[in-house]
Amino acid sequence: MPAPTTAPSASVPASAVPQPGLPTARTSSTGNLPGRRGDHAPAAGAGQGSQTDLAIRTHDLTKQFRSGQVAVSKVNIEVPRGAVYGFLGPNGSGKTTTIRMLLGLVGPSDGYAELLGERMPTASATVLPRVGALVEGPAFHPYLSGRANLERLDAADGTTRRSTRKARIDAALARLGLGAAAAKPYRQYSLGMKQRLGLAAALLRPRDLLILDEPTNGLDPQGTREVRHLVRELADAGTTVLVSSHLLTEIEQVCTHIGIMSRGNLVLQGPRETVTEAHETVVVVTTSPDHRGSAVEVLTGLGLTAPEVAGTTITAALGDVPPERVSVALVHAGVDLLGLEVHRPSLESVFVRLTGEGFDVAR
Ligand SMILES: Nc1ncnc2c1ncn2[C@@H]1O[C@H](COP(=O)(O)OP(=O)(O)OP(=O)(O)O)[C@@H](O)[C@H]1O
Repeated sequence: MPAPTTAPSASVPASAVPQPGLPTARTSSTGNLPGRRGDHAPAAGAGQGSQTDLAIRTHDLTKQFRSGQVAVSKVNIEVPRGAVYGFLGPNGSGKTTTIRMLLGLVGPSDGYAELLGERMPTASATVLPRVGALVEGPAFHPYLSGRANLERLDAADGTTRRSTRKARIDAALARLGLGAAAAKPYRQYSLGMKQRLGLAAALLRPRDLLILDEPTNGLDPQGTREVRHLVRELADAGTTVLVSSHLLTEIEQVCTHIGIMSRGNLVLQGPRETVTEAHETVVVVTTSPDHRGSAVEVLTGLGLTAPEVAGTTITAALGDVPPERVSVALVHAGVDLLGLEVHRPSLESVFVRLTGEGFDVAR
């Protein structure tokens, strides 16, 4: 079950990822939630610490379990401050294990991580209160209501004011649509309700960084939309968010940055708009069977490499050649041009190409 927790972190450089580096990060902003700043003492350590532009940075982070399985292999994550980082990958690709290492819930076999510019676990005491997290693991008392669970957690947080506790908890419950279910015992919660309570707990106090592992797990489409909305709202208020999912379509729209895991490796990372740029745009030419040979000759003559013929279609990487030049050359050579399409790489197609797996887009 999802459990609220606060997290630790670790530090250092860049990515072994074969992709363009991350852009200069926005220096932002502490993560106080709108309308809630006055309810709390300032987040411990806010505005202090390292000047790094990265809210999360790992260096060769590796986890090998006792079974011998390497679940995470030399992963170098870079999450700029202010980003919404979609941490994507199929089931079993190592997302949760990475997140658990980020939060100090499990120790790395090798490498390390920094959260908010601080090496962990050394800086846990100052960093953890600034980090909200939703990860798997036991957390809530099954026989207590959702509200009582939040009260316990809030009371355990030494930095919050008792006098504003009720208002804080009411706001968190309302924000996650749990007002009506607040009095119900946790053990009677559906998976989606448990997920919402985990999010409410993570948002009980202002955060500079939120780490959410599969926050839409168990939610219906409306709940999923609400989580997206919430992530966007938090990011607008300056909170850096790392959100994991095996469902690309669920979070793609809210992400400013993307990291894709495959079999324990971070195979792609970068800003959302440019992350697919390094992958080739292809042209798909449809012609009559008699003209396939001459069409291939024209494409090769233009410098398009290794055109692939399948039936009456020919697919080739465009490279720097403008598509108009392709169509003009084909027509000029007398090729029957029945169709010409340019396929720019979608994130999903890049994912499939890199991992050999498809996203599970159905619930
Ligand atoms: N405690 C453990 N002991 C041994 N192997 C583990 C342990 N925890 C995870 N693994 C293995 O490590 C690999 C990565 O698992 P992980 O949970 O990190 O993947 P994930 O990307 O989060 O998947 P999902 O989307 O299904 O949660 C899997 O093969 C998993 O079986």
